[in-house]
Amino acid sequence: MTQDIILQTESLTRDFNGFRAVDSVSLSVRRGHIHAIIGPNGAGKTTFFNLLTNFIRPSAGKVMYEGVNITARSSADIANLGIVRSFQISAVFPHLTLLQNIRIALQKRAGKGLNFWSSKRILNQFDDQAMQILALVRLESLHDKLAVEIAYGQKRALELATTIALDPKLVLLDEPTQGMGHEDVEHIMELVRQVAQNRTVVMVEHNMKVVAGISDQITVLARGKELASGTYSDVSRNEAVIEAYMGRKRKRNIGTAHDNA
Ligand SMILES: Nc1ncnc2c1ncn2[C@@H]1O[C@H](COP(=O)(O)OP(=O)(O)OP(=O)(O)O)[C@@H](O)[C@H]1O
Repeated sequence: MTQDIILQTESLTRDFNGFRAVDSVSLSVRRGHIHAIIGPNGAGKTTFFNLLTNFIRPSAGKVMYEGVNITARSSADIANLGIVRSFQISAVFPHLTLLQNIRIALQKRAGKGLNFWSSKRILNQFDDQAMQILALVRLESLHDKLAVEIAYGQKRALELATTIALDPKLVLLDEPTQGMGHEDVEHIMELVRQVAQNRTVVMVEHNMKVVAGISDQITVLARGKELASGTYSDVSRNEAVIEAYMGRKRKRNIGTAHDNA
């Protein structure tokens, strides 16, 4: 493995009762890249993502992170190695304030664990830094609101802020713009770019505008297999990719600015 590759899968495979949902996928993610996993419905994207963090076990194949085989590691172990998965396993506590949420993530990163009973003095040490992170995601003015009280798009921004506070090396994002209106999509794109500064992001995303706008590298899955990898301009012109998306051969892009693939 070269130094440049932070995450690699080797012939990663997952069967469900004889049905091969992920079929021998060998993928390399370069350090510092935003790497998108796309593909038509049922292509195996979510299953592949779940295999990366051992959320589900592979039937065959390996996941290598920083040259270390993490295939059978526990989720806690994987998190300790610097991989954070946003959204699906949410790090947000709904009945704590935004500030408290970020403070807990900072506390966790500082190695103090999730101790709700820490003294006020200790917790306050993290306040300035937490406010800076909230400002970064434009939630500063809502710092004393409970997470449960804020709007959906704001919650997603809070989740990304929590991820920034944990300062992982590799961030896995599961459909960061899912269910969002146009304005929130723009904001989340900007935030994903921010999250990706000095770190690597792997994301599953359906919105082609987002994929085209922020990905350095794209892997297209179809029927569990890797169909193509490359830049947006590479994969959007790939005949096999067009066929997988359109269901037949047509000279057309895989998506336009407003399409959800
Ligand atoms: N737990 C499971 N048991 C049986 N089959 C499953 C299971 N999970 C996924 N599958 C099947 O594996 C295939 C891939 O599913 P997966 O959810 O990974 O695709 P996807 O690309 O994420 O799809 P979508 O874009 O619709 O979310 C599908 O045919 C699905 O029905």
